[in-house]
Amino acid sequence: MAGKCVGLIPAAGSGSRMGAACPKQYLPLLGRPVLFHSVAAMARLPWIERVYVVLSPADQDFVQTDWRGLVDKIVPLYVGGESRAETVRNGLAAIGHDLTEMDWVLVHDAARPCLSSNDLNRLLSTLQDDPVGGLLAIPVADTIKRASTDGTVAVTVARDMLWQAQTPQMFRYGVLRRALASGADAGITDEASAVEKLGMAPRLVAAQDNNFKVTYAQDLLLAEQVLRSRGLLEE
Ligand SMILES: Nc1ccn([C@@H]2O[C@H](COP(=O)(O)OP(=O)(O)OP(=O)(O)O)[C@@H](O)[C@H]2O)c(=O)n1
Ligand SMILES: C[C@](O)(CO)[C@H](O)COP(=O)(O)O
Repeated sequence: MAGKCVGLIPAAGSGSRMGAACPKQYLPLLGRPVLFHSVAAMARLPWIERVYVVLSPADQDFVQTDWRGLVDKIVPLYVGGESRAETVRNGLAAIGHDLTEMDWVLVHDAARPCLSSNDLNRLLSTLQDDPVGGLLAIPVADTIKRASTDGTVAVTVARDMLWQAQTPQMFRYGVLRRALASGADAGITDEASAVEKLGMAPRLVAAQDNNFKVTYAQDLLLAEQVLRSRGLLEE
């Protein structure tokens, strides 16, 4: 496979929808921070050479975390921005000396701690020769409604061919830097949407295992159940 693979984890959010006293990536999950599980999901695979964790410049929790055996593979970057897109853009700029245009960057939310090795390995095997790259995603299973301002249904959205984007989102370093370079981040809520604006078509890779984003308080309980079901025990 041409080019090495690195992870880049945007971890500079405030977690406002979680409503916790600290950013949600540092909330405990089976005795470790949520961020630990998201980083470990990538760092434990031998084909991922390094995992860059993009933090808020004011982050003081990363250094307090016991990274165990992961510490040799992870690199903190205190260049997080006001938006997820800005955080990723800043992170990409900070690692340019390490990468070539053709190296693969897998951007993975700090808030997705349940990413499985199975899904990560399938993402790589599906995309490693792809001319564009792509992302883990799941086909929409529920009926989708668009709301009116008064809280009633405006319209039911046809769900055929609709997918929910997840992460990792895997693109060549050069493509991703160009896609985010403009800073015109309106409507850019994931890396794939920026790449699509270049006129490219990222490939959808169906996730087989639970890989939801921890956004609200109840999501933490579900994440704990998912990880326990995979044999992960409280540390
Ligand atoms: N300025 C930002 C905003 C978000 N993120 C990261 O992007 C991922 C997905 O974003 P989201 O779930 O929205 O996290 P928050 O922005 O922290 O949550 P909220 O929107 O509830 O404040 C998270 O890992 C978050 O840390 C980031 O690195 N920089
Ligand atoms: C990148 C993402 O997780 C794909 O679904 C999602 O767009 C992140 O959105 P958020 O509002 O930054 O959580």
